Amino acid sequence: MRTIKVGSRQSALALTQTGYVIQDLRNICDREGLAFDFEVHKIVTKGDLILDVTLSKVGGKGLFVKEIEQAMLDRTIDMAVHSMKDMPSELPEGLVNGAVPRRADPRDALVSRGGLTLDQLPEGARVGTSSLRRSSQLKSYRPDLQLESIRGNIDSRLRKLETEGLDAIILAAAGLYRMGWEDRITEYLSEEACLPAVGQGALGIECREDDEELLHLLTLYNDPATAAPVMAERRFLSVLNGGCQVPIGAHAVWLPEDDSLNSENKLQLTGMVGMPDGRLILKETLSGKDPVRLGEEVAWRLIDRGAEQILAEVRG
Ligand SMILES: NCc1[nH]cc(CCC(=O)O)c1CC(=O)O
Repeated sequence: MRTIKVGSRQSALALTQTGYVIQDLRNICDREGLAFDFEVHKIVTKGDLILDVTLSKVGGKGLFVKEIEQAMLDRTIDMAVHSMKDMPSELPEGLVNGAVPRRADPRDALVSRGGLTLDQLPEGARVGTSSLRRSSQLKSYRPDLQLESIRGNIDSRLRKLETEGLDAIILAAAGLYRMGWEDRITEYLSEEACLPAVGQGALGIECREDDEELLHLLTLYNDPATAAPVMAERRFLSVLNGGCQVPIGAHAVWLPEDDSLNSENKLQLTGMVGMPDGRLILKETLSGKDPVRLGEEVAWRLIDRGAEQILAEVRG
């Protein structure tokens, strides 16, 4: 019996997600007669130590995964569960994404005081988020809103709704669901109001590329119906070079099959790039069968319309 060492950040969300994945993997092992056990190893990352600075100022998302990836390469741990949206587009040499399990709700959610919806918030209401993607789109939708930066894990952000006197905060619905806090959601934001982050709601399971036993198990856990749309979104992001925190969103879905003879399932991808103050939001939707090409085509359309100038300004 092999014990798989699963690295996890210490945040409540990371530990909860890791726990769900281990439970799913145990079920697969029972069903398939595979002899694996699992144990969790907690790892403190740089991102966890500097929760008071805006992410874009300290070097972006990679901060949460670097130490975990090093531990995998060092064989201190064997695998790690990431939120797809925190996973950098390029994995280090020697590591692979072994599975993308079935996606949870990809939408952003409004958590407001008094149960008001986005449209019902009073003139000039203070809304907390530190994601440029969310603030850019909300500013565009409701220019009167005052977007305020809040960082921290979802538990501390929910507390800040009370302690900082905010009217509302925006969080990923998936995180609230996984924590069992979905009753805090006042409204699911439509894609028109707020297109989600690339990969939002999906998880990725990273392991060493030479760990064949584990990769075999992870193949059984992979959900191709999730992996393809997430691939399209991530290809879109990497063409736009969206590694660091920039106002970029994307969401891909499967279109219902049509009745034509040579019908194959098609994906539909919407991508957006916005100015941080919301004055300009570029959005494109295309459909296609190949997720990689689809991601590239939506990105190129936005580049034709000036996406790179917007992003250069944000990064500059
Ligand atoms: N950036 C942090 C983060 N990474 C993943 C989730 C939620 C779960 C998910 O999107 O899969 C969150 C919290 C949030 O944005 O509200």
